[in-house]
Amino acid sequence: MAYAVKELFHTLQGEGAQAGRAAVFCRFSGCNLWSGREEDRATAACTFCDTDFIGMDGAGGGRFATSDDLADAIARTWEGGPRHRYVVFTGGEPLLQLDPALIAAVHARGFEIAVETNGTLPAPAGIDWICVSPKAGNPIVQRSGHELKLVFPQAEALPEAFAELDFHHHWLQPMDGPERLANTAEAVAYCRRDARWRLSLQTHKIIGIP
Ligand SMILES: C[S@@+](CC[C@H](N)C(=O)[O-])C[C@H]1O[C@@H](n2cnc3c(N)ncnc32)[C@H](O)[C@@H]1O
Ligand SMILES: Nc1nc2[nH]cc(C(=O)O)c2c(=O)[nH]1
Ligand code: SF4
Ligand SMILES: [Mg+2]
Repeated sequence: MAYAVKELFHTLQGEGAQAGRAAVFCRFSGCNLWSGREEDRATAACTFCDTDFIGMDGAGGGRFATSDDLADAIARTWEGGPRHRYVVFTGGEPLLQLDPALIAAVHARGFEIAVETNGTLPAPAGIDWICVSPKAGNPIVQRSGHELKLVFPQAEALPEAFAELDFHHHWLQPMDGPERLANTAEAVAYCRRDARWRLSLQTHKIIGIP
């Protein structure tokens, strides 16, 4: 199968339990919850997205004809030396495209594999780190994993609904946008009164890296 990739870049994971870790980000094009066009945002199934995932025109982006082609490009993008290789598949919604062939090809090049998903599609076997970030009104199909990262607040997605799902870590990540400061204060207050939840900051935005 061919893969449509918006961009490939080497940075530090900014969010969640792996924050600070060097990683190649493979951002796939397209999402099942929003077209990515601003004129559709208000009526989309996910309305607060902070990401441009349309097309294949970003750095390192393009259409890759085979899993080996994309895995080779990911390996060329890695700048972190021979060990602890790490790739984060994101998007857009990566589970529209991440398949067993690509998982095998990237593993064969020595990478641990992480995924950032909205949880509406089942994850294929073999992913080493699954982060599910639920979106209000969209049923969660992928109900287990390593971390659950809830963008907060979402009126129709209260933390109580997710706190007991089968994840090792539960994060509240303040919604970025015009209300970011107020959302951060609210997330802090929530984590103070319910210790099942921890605060996830988007540290890459704070320090100005991709
Ligand atoms: C752009 S999404 C792509 C992966 C996948 N579609 C998803 O939603 O999880 C990557 C991460 O950014 C989070 N995110 C998106 N918009 C955000 C915002 N405005 N503020 C904080 N986090 C946001 C998502 O919830 C997700 O955890
Ligand atoms: N540094 C950095 N960390 C991230 N963690 C999740 C991201 C995403 O957009 O999926 C992201 C991102 O875009 N950049
Ligand atoms: S599901 Fe993820 S990629 Fe899709 S619109 Fe929402 S935050 Fe953006
Ligand atoms: Mg991002």
